[in-house]
Amino acid sequence: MGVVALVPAAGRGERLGYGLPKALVPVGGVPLLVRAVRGLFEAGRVQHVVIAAPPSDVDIVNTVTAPLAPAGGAVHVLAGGAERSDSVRLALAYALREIPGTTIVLVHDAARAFTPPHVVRAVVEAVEAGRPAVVPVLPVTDTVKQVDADGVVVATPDRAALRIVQTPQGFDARVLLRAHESGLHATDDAGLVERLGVPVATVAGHQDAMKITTPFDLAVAEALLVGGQA
Ligand SMILES: Nc1ccn([C@@H]2O[C@H](COP(=O)(O)OP(=O)(O)OP(=O)(O)O)[C@@H](O)[C@H]2O)c(=O)n1
Ligand SMILES: C[C@](O)(CO)[C@H](O)COP(=O)(O)O
Repeated sequence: MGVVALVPAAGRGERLGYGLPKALVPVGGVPLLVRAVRGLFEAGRVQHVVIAAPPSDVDIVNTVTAPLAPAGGAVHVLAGGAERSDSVRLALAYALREIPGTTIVLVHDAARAFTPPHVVRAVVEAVEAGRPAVVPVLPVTDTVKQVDADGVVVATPDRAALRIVQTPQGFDARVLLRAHESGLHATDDAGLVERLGVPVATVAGHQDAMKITTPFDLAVAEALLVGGQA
């Protein structure tokens, strides 16, 4: 079956504040986006990757990612949109139009650059087994509070029923298309699929798939790399 990975990478990285689009920020000398795309191909289940790049950086993204594709595969780069959901929508439309046989789609943040290949495989295998939508998750280890507009606690949800959600998220391509046809925004793609009433399954995520958002996250990634754990 044709597995295509969409990589939203068009964010500015405002919270990181590095002075470069986040996808191009190096960790151990290698841009986050290069690490993320390399991890997808290393899983051995993805032939094509479609990257939504910062509009001003399409050429440089092309240059640094094109050599990563395996024989018979390719990296495709296009300009991303204003919001993450827009970038995914543009990449999905490209894949369905230009890559014949696209039946399973992964959506993977460039910012989750250290996701282990076995997590990618677990997501693909669950979709292949018939799940229309699959997300990798971790248990919540902190106690979580719900607060009102004044910051006053109104509830303490049972954390046993909560999960932290990562990427890649995997979908039957037709389901993801229907979800994105709404034109709505959500913080993740599964959130749009849930609104269709389609069940979203979970598989085990991994701590290394952390999203690099802040300078602290970047420092953690550098430290893990030096320590040989990433
Ligand atoms: N218009 C956008 C915004 C985000 N993304 C991508 O979506 C992923 C998750 O977004 P996030 O980590 O929040 O990245 P940024 O939007 O760059 O972060 P910030 O909000 O700090 O600017 C990233 O790989 C980012 O590049 C995207 O493709 N298009
Ligand atoms: C898709 C995601 O990485 C799942 O955890 C996350 O929701 C992206 O959120 P962001 O606000 O765009 O960083």
